[in-house]
Amino acid sequence: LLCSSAASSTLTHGDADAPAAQGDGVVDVNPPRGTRDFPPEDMRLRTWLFDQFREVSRLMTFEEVDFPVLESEALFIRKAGEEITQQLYNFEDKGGRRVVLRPELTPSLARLVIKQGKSVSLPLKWFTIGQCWRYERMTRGRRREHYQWNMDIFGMPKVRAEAELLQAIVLLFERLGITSKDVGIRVSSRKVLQAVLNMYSVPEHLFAEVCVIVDKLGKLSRDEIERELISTGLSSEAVQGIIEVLSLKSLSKLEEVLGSDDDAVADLKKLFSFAEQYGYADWICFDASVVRGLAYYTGIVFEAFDREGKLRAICGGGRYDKLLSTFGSEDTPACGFGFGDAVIVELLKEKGLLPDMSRQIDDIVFPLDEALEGPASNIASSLRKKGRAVDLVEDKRLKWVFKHAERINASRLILVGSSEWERGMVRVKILSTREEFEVKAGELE
Ligand SMILES: Nc1ccc(Br)nc1
Repeated sequence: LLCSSAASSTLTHGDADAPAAQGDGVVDVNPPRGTRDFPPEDMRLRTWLFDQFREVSRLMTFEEVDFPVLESEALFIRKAGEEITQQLYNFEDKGGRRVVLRPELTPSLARLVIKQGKSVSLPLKWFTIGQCWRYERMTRGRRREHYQWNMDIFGMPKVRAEAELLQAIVLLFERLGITSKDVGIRVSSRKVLQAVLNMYSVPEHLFAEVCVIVDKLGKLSRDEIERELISTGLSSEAVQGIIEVLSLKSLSKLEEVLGSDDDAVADLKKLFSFAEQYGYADWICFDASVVRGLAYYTGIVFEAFDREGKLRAICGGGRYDKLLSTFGSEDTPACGFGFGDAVIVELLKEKGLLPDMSRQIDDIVFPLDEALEGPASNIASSLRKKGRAVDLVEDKRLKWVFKHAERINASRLILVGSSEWERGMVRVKILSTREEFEVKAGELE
């Protein structure tokens, strides 16, 4: 096939199709601000991490789904003042449609569940790994994209769903070599805040907005939080009541305040009892201040944190039983989490747990002279068909080939030389033991 498009021409200064060159005529080779390239070594690390995400999803029998990075803006219009909706990477497309680069994955998951309608049997357990975007003024120099692993369960109303999701998170951490001494998972329920707001007869429509403000506890000063809460119309008694209850760190204290028959207390006691049975009780702790920053959570919420307190939340999630009705559909109980690709890598670096990401291949096939390029092709091809990863090298000096073999951690070097080839043989060098021997070309495997 001939390369026909102008895009196949090399980018040179003055080329009509070349993007506007900068000053000295060279296109900016950096990716757009706030975004990352993944050259091979970085891509091997990312692939390794995503493989761990996928393996845990398999163990939990979640099915993989995917959807476009581009979504209708309507899916993310929420009025609770979340940072995520104030930083939408939104624009109007050439058809005049309001679209976004999705900032999170849960609304897309919900959209797909609604679209699948009665054709899916509940409960359903889906996972996805996808790039998410935000448009933040670069003043803070933060990234504008990251990849998130999301696990969501639809149609499981009881805290079994939360217990399953927490096991998935702990399985992932353990696979990476992280222990409960390195990381904890704070668990609470938005029903705690709901109970407090009810005590002060705070109208239902303020719930999401109050949650978003309270989520900033620990990031903003207490005065700032109080000011923002008062600005929603809450009385100062309600504000003090909220801050008092949300500072509770013990479930028994919470039970004293809310009573044993309170929904939040019952849910949390059940979840902590499950945790003992699953074997991850030492990973989780009750912390009433956890509310998470997304407006749509309605029940249990949780977030993983590094116990040294150096990093931002590693992952987080919770129950969102009323999201589907905000899209005009019938509500289905739902629960899920998002696990980003950035903080976890920072944690692995901190703990010296980054895996060895160097290349590894099986064979290098090298014809010792040009006349043997054909046989070398045949040998490489048959080895590849037998499942060997083969690098076919030519036009190089032997000294370079040995260096290359070391650089890419080849297991074997297969030299195709004329004297051996005349006898139907090739020379094999096992690079780990330096062992060297001849093999019949047809018997190589
Ligand atoms: N929601 C969101 C999207 C992209 C990044 Br980076 N962080 C958060």
